[in-house]
Amino acid sequence: MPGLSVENLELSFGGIRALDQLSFEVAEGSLCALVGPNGAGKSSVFNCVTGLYRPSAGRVVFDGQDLLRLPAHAVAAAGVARTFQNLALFPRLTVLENVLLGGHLNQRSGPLACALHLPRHRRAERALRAEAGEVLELLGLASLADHLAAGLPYGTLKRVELARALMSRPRLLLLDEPAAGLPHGEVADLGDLIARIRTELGLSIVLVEHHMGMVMSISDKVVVLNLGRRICQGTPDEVSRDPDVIAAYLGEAA
Ligand SMILES: Nc1ncnc2c1ncn2[C@@H]1O[C@H](COP(=O)(O)OP(=O)(O)OP(=O)(O)O)[C@@H](O)[C@H]1O
Repeated sequence: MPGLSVENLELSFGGIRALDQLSFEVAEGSLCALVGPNGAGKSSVFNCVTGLYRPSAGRVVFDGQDLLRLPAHAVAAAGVARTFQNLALFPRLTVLENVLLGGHLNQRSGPLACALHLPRHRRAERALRAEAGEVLELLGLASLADHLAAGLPYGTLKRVELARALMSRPRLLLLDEPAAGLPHGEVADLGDLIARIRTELGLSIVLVEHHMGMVMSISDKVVVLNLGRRICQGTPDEVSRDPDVIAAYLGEAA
């Protein structure tokens, strides 16, 4: 059974067909890359999966559940987390505080327990902080826990955002151009980190990324989109040998 099954998605904006009968599957515990030129529909897929966009047709099945039937907040509770193309961190909060925001403290102990600082809430807060400590450790950020996000190098902030996404204990992680804006020398390290997280946490990952070197080195499967349609899919090896893909989309990295 696939971890994620995107089935015949249709999405239009006025006359623009952002997604056109789009289908693909992501095996549980695997890393699938979505690639294609600007405007191909990659972010639209993420926005449909997370409930920000409502496609006019199709299904997005995760763990046997159609995510399109859930409100956006319930998608996160179903085990799906994402990062955004542009950093969405709070610069005046510390690394730890930013990461804690990805947890669900209030959900675990209830708003009343939170407001009254009941023991149940304090226990939940301790557990959450312990969890944040583990995530920071995993991402090599433990020594920066009390550092303000403001002023940290861009590559570090990308890892903080990843850490925050992991705090919701997702089983499916959607990464939207995690390497965008990174200095060239840091791209391979980020790729290694993503691959390690996938293995250590047993996550399914969908990666949208223009850095084809990273895509080809860490993906189990690559789905190539153009104009909202799937034009090719396969292992990195298969996709990189597809003449149309080489000519049109992979260019310099092939
Ligand atoms: N909110 C929106 N309103 C209008 N058109 C949109 C909206 N979101 C996406 N589109 C259009 O849908 C198409 C697919 O866009 P999308 O952002 O999904 O592509 P993409 O592959 O993620 O591109 P990029 O690599 O540039 O991020 C484009 O033609 C885009 O202009």
